[in-house]
Amino acid sequence: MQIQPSDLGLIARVAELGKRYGTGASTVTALDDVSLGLRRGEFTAIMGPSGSGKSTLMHIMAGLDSPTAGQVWLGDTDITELSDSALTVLRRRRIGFIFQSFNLVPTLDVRGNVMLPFDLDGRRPTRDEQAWIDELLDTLGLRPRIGHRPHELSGGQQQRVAIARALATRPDLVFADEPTGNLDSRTGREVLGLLAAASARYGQSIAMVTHDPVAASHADRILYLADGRIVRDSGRSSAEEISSFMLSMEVAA
Ligand SMILES: Nc1ncnc2c1ncn2[C@@H]1O[C@H](COP(=O)(O)OP(=O)(O)OP(=O)(O)O)[C@@H](O)[C@H]1O
Repeated sequence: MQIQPSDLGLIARVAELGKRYGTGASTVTALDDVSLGLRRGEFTAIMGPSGSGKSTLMHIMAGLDSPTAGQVWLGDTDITELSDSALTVLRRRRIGFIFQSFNLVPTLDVRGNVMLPFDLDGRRPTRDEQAWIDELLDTLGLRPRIGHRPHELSGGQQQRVAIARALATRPDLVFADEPTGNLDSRTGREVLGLLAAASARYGQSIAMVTHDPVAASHADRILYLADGRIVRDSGRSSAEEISSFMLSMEVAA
């Protein structure tokens, strides 16, 4: 796929991306000539066997790691050309993160954790942003827990706080890394429903790395990686269809 920087409707894109670790005989090719665009407002799942390059791709697209070849854009910004400090500001303002381990600050209560992106940016939410945060806290059922710290919350509640924090600044793109990995299946389904709703109702662009076919079945689009390459790009699929494709990849490997 040939992607031009002027492509409209793409929230992020990479072109001819490569990532190698190490040198000489011990070189590992984690990504090999990957070109893709993430569409605005879409919920995209990134799947593939262990070691296929999913985390590497997500970290590079989020500006947390640098490629050894190719280019990465967030909107119209080529992030491979940014300084570390410019990248930090861009990440803070335009990208949200949801991790398997929640990554909440243990000493802050729910409100403090959700407001963290604003505090780190040295500003207070505008009236419009505050209304959005209030809506998030209500929708996610966090209002009764607003003064509680993470250790006083269940895993599902902690993940909802992480989702509220990731969405609070209305980032261009939210990256979710196995966001249901530490949750029981019912709570996991709730969290996936919330992510799908954030994309369908509010036009939030989301990229989620997962091993779980059930998790990926909530996404609008599924990208499959194998050996550092995109091997399939499909629309919404059932968990059974996703499982059988994953199985065929393992058999082929
Ligand atoms: N810092 C590193 N140094 C050397 N090799 C690395 C490093 N990080 C990742 N790799 C290698 O790059 C390849 C891709 O790793 P990556 O973590 O992106 O895969 P993944 O699909 O996310 O795997 P998993 O599903 O197990 O998390 C693997 O072969 C891995 O061993």
